[in-house]
Amino acid sequence: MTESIQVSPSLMTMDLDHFKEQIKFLNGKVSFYHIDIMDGHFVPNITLSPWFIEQVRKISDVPMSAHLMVTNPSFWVQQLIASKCEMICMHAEVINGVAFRLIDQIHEAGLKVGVVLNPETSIETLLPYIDLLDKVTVMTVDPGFAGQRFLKICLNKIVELRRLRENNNYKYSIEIDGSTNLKHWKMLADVKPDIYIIGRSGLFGLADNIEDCWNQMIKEYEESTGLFFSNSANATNS
Ligand SMILES: O=C(CO)[C@H](O)[C@H](O)[C@H](O)COP(=O)(O)O
Ligand SMILES: [Co+2]
Repeated sequence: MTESIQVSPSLMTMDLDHFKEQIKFLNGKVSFYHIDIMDGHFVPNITLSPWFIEQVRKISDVPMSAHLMVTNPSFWVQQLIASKCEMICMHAEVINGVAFRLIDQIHEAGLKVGVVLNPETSIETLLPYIDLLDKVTVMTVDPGFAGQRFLKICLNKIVELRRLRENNNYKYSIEIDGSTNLKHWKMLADVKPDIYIIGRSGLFGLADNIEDCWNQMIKEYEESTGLFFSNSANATNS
Protein backbone atom coordinates (compact mmCIF):
# COMPACT_ATOMS: atom_id res chain seq x y z
CA MET A 1 0.00 0.00 0.00
CA THR A 2 1.19 3.53 -0.74
CA GLU A 3 0.83 6.20 1.93
CA SER A 4 1.09 9.81 0.84
CA ILE A 5 2.63 11.88 3.62
CA GLN A 6 3.80 15.46 3.98
CA VAL A 7 7.43 15.88 4.99
CA SER A 8 8.77 19.00 6.69
CA PRO A 9 12.54 19.00 7.29
CA SER A 10 13.67 20.72 10.49
CA LEU A 11 16.33 23.08 9.15
CA MET A 12 18.00 23.65 12.51
CA THR A 13 19.40 20.13 12.05
CA MET A 14 20.72 20.58 8.49
CA ASP A 15 24.40 20.72 7.67
CA LEU A 16 25.12 24.44 7.20
CA ASP A 17 28.35 23.65 5.30
CA HIS A 18 26.04 22.42 2.53
CA PHE A 19 23.17 24.88 2.96
CA LYS A 20 22.55 25.60 -0.73
CA GLU A 21 23.03 22.03 -1.93
CA GLN A 22 20.63 20.65 0.70
CA ILE A 23 17.88 23.24 0.12
CA LYS A 24 18.08 22.86 -3.66
CA PHE A 25 17.83 19.08 -3.38
CA LEU A 26 14.85 19.22 -1.01
CA ASN A 27 12.96 21.90 -3.00
CA GLY A 28 10.16 20.14 -4.89
CA LYS A 29 10.40 17.07 -2.65
CA VAL A 30 9.03 18.41 0.64
CA SER A 31 5.81 20.15 1.66
CA PHE A 32 7.23 22.69 4.12
CA TYR A 33 10.45 23.77 5.74
CA HIS A 34 10.30 23.81 9.54
CA ILE A 35 12.16 26.75 11.09
CA ASP A 36 12.81 26.52 14.84
CA ILE A 37 13.13 29.92 16.50
CA MET A 38 14.19 29.90 20.16
CA ASP A 39 14.90 32.82 22.49
CA GLY A 40 17.00 31.16 25.21
CA HIS A 41 14.15 31.71 27.72
CA PHE A 42 11.19 29.55 26.74
CA VAL A 43 13.82 26.88 26.07
CA PRO A 44 17.52 27.11 26.98
CA ASN A 45 18.78 27.27 23.39
CA ILE A 46 19.04 29.73 20.49
CA THR A 47 18.68 28.50 16.93
CA LEU A 48 17.23 30.03 13.74
CA SER A 49 15.75 33.47 13.05
CA PRO A 50 13.63 35.53 10.64
CA TRP A 51 16.93 36.37 8.90
CA PHE A 52 17.47 32.66 8.20
CA ILE A 53 13.99 32.49 6.61
CA GLU A 54 14.98 35.31 4.28
CA GLN A 55 18.14 33.41 3.22
CA VAL A 56 16.15 30.24 2.47
CA ARG A 57 13.58 32.25 0.52
CA LYS A 58 16.29 33.44 -1.88
CA ILE A 59 16.67 29.86 -3.19
CA SER A 60 13.31 28.24 -2.41
CA ASP A 61 9.58 28.59 -2.98
CA VAL A 62 8.74 25.87 -0.46
CA PRO A 63 6.33 27.23 2.20
CA MET A 64 8.04 27.84 5.54
CA SER A 65 6.50 27.23 8.93
CA ALA A 66 8.12 28.98 11.90
CA HIS A 67 8.01 27.13 15.23
CA LEU A 68 8.27 29.86 17.86
CA MET A 69 9.78 28.63 21.14
CA VAL A 70 9.81 32.06 22.78
CA THR A 71 8.25 33.67 25.86
CA ASN A 72 7.07 36.80 24.03
CA PRO A 73 5.45 35.65 20.77
CA SER A 74 4.00 39.13 20.04
CA PHE A 75 7.50 40.50 19.31
CA TRP A 76 8.40 37.58 17.03
CA VAL A 77 5.08 37.58 15.20
CA GLN A 78 5.84 41.13 14.00
CA GLN A 79 9.28 40.04 12.78
CA LEU A 80 7.93 36.97 11.02
CA ILE A 81 5.17 38.83 9.24
CA ALA A 82 7.92 41.00 7.76
CA SER A 83 9.96 37.95 6.69
CA LYS A 84 8.47 35.82 3.96
CA CYS A 85 7.27 32.77 5.87
CA GLU A 86 3.84 31.25 5.24
CA MET A 87 2.90 30.05 8.70
CA ILE A 88 3.59 31.07 12.28
CA CYS A 89 3.23 28.45 15.01
CA MET A 90 3.08 29.62 18.62
CA HIS A 91 3.23 27.55 21.78
CA ALA A 92 -0.11 27.21 23.58
CA GLU A 93 1.73 27.66 26.90
CA VAL A 94 2.57 31.33 26.22
CA ILE A 95 -0.44 32.74 24.36
CA ASN A 96 -2.99 32.74 27.18
CA GLY A 97 -4.40 36.30 27.23
CA VAL A 98 -3.20 37.19 23.71
CA ALA A 99 -4.26 34.18 21.66
CA PHE A 100 -7.18 35.75 19.77
CA ARG A 101 -5.31 38.99 19.13
CA LEU A 102 -2.27 37.15 17.73
CA ILE A 103 -4.30 34.70 15.66
CA ASP A 104 -6.24 37.59 14.10
CA GLN A 105 -3.07 39.60 13.51
CA ILE A 106 -1.39 36.71 11.67
CA HIS A 107 -4.48 35.92 9.58
CA GLU A 108 -4.98 39.58 8.70
CA ALA A 109 -1.39 39.66 7.40
CA GLY A 110 -2.30 36.76 5.07
CA LEU A 111 -0.30 34.09 6.92
CA LYS A 112 -1.49 30.82 8.42
CA VAL A 113 -1.56 30.09 12.13
CA GLY A 114 -0.51 27.03 14.06
CA VAL A 115 -0.36 26.25 17.75
CA VAL A 116 2.14 23.83 19.28
CA LEU A 117 1.57 21.67 22.36
CA ASN A 118 4.35 20.77 24.75
CA PRO A 119 4.21 17.12 25.88
CA GLU A 120 2.54 18.10 29.18
CA THR A 121 -0.06 20.41 27.61
CA SER A 122 -3.48 18.94 26.91
CA ILE A 123 -5.71 19.50 23.89
CA GLU A 124 -8.31 21.19 26.15
CA THR A 125 -6.01 24.25 26.22
CA LEU A 126 -6.75 24.79 22.52
CA LEU A 127 -10.52 24.46 22.64
CA PRO A 128 -11.42 28.18 22.94
CA TYR A 129 -9.73 28.93 19.59
CA ILE A 130 -9.26 25.53 17.90
CA ASP A 131 -11.74 26.38 15.14
CA LEU A 132 -9.46 29.25 14.01
CA LEU A 133 -6.30 27.17 13.62
CA ASP A 134 -4.68 26.06 10.38
CA LYS A 135 -2.39 23.58 12.12
CA VAL A 136 -1.85 21.90 15.48
CA THR A 137 1.63 20.55 16.22
CA VAL A 138 2.08 17.81 18.78
CA MET A 139 5.55 17.79 20.36
CA THR A 140 6.69 14.22 20.97
CA VAL A 141 9.86 15.41 22.75
CA ASP A 142 10.63 18.13 25.28
CA PRO A 143 11.28 21.22 23.11
CA GLY A 144 14.60 23.02 22.73
CA PHE A 145 17.05 20.52 21.26
CA ALA A 146 17.41 17.79 18.67
CA GLY A 147 18.12 14.26 19.88
CA GLN A 148 15.58 14.21 22.70
CA ARG A 149 13.77 11.20 24.13
CA PHE A 150 10.61 10.22 22.19
CA LEU A 151 7.46 10.45 24.33
CA LYS A 152 5.04 7.81 23.12
CA ILE A 153 2.28 9.07 25.42
CA CYS A 154 1.86 12.14 23.17
CA LEU A 155 0.59 9.98 20.29
CA ASN A 156 -2.85 9.84 21.95
CA LYS A 157 -3.20 13.53 21.17
CA ILE A 158 -2.90 12.87 17.45
CA VAL A 159 -5.74 10.35 17.61
CA GLU A 160 -7.86 12.79 19.63
CA LEU A 161 -7.13 15.70 17.28
CA ARG A 162 -8.20 13.59 14.31
CA ARG A 163 -11.45 12.66 16.10
CA LEU A 164 -12.18 16.28 17.03
CA ARG A 165 -11.50 17.42 13.48
CA GLU A 166 -13.78 14.82 11.98
CA ASN A 167 -16.62 15.50 14.42
CA ASN A 168 -16.50 19.28 14.12
CA ASN A 169 -15.26 19.89 10.57
CA TYR A 170 -12.23 21.76 11.85
CA LYS A 171 -9.70 22.74 9.19
CA TYR A 172 -6.37 22.29 11.00
CA SER A 173 -3.64 19.95 9.83
CA ILE A 174 -2.03 17.72 12.43
CA GLU A 175 1.74 17.76 12.66
CA ILE A 176 4.24 15.84 14.76
CA ASP A 177 7.55 17.33 15.92
CA GLY A 178 10.26 15.32 17.63
CA SER A 179 12.29 12.20 16.97
CA THR A 180 10.62 11.12 13.73
CA ASN A 181 12.94 8.29 12.79
CA LEU A 182 13.43 4.58 12.22
CA LYS A 183 12.53 3.69 15.82
CA HIS A 184 9.19 5.50 15.69
CA TRP A 185 7.97 5.48 12.07
CA LYS A 186 5.64 2.54 12.64
CA MET A 187 3.85 3.93 15.69
CA LEU A 188 3.61 7.35 14.06
CA ALA A 189 2.17 5.94 10.84
CA ASP A 190 -0.43 4.08 12.92
CA VAL A 191 -1.84 7.35 14.35
CA LYS A 192 -1.54 9.18 11.00
CA PRO A 193 -0.42 12.78 11.50
CA ASP A 194 -0.71 14.81 8.28
CA ILE A 195 2.77 16.34 8.48
CA TYR A 196 6.02 14.83 9.77
CA ILE A 197 8.78 17.17 10.91
CA ILE A 198 12.02 15.30 10.33
CA GLY A 199 15.33 16.32 11.86
CA ARG A 200 18.80 14.91 12.28
CA SER A 201 17.79 11.48 13.56
CA GLY A 202 15.38 10.81 10.69
CA LEU A 203 16.97 12.66 7.76
CA PHE A 204 20.02 14.96 7.93
CA GLY A 205 22.12 12.63 10.07
CA LEU A 206 21.55 9.47 8.05
CA ALA A 207 24.40 9.82 5.51
CA ASP A 208 27.14 12.14 4.25
CA ASN A 209 25.16 13.81 1.49
CA ILE A 210 21.55 14.92 1.23
CA GLU A 211 20.57 12.57 -1.60
CA ASP A 212 21.74 9.53 0.37
CA CYS A 213 20.01 10.93 3.49
CA TRP A 214 16.73 11.25 1.59
CA ASN A 215 16.94 7.76 0.09
CA GLN A 216 17.84 6.26 3.46
CA MET A 217 14.87 8.05 5.10
CA ILE A 218 12.51 6.51 2.52
CA LYS A 219 14.06 3.06 2.99
CA GLU A 220 13.64 3.29 6.78
CA TYR A 221 10.05 4.53 6.45
CA GLU A 222 9.12 1.72 4.06
CA GLU A 223 10.85 -1.03 6.02
CA SER A 224 9.35 0.06 9.35
CA THR A 225 5.80 0.70 8.19
CA GLY A 226 5.42 -1.80 5.35
CA LEU A 227 4.02 1.10 3.27
CA PHE A 228 5.37 2.61 0.06
CA PHE A 229 6.51 6.18 0.61
CA SER A 230 4.90 8.89 -1.45
CA ASN A 231 5.38 12.51 -0.48
CA SER A 232 2.60 14.95 -1.18
CA ALA A 233 5.03 17.82 -1.70
CA ASN A 234 2.47 20.14 -3.18
CA ALA A 235 -0.27 19.59 -0.62
CA THR A 236 -1.88 22.90 0.27
CA ASN A 237 -4.09 22.07 3.22
CA SER A 238 -1.87 23.88 5.69
O1 LIG B 1 11.29 21.83 17.74
C1 LIG B 1 12.28 21.14 17.71
C2 LIG B 1 13.10 20.95 18.94
O2 LIG B 1 12.54 21.71 19.95
C3 LIG B 1 12.73 20.55 16.40
O3 LIG B 1 11.81 20.87 15.40
C4 LIG B 1 12.73 19.05 16.34
O4 LIG B 1 12.07 18.48 17.41
C5 LIG B 1 14.05 18.45 16.11
O5 LIG B 1 14.70 19.04 15.06
C6 LIG B 1 13.92 16.96 15.89
O6 LIG B 1 15.11 16.46 15.53
P1 LIG B 1 15.55 14.99 15.91
O7 LIG B 1 16.84 14.79 15.19
O8 LIG B 1 14.49 14.05 15.43
O9 LIG B 1 15.72 14.92 17.37
CO1 LIG C 1 10.29 22.40 15.93
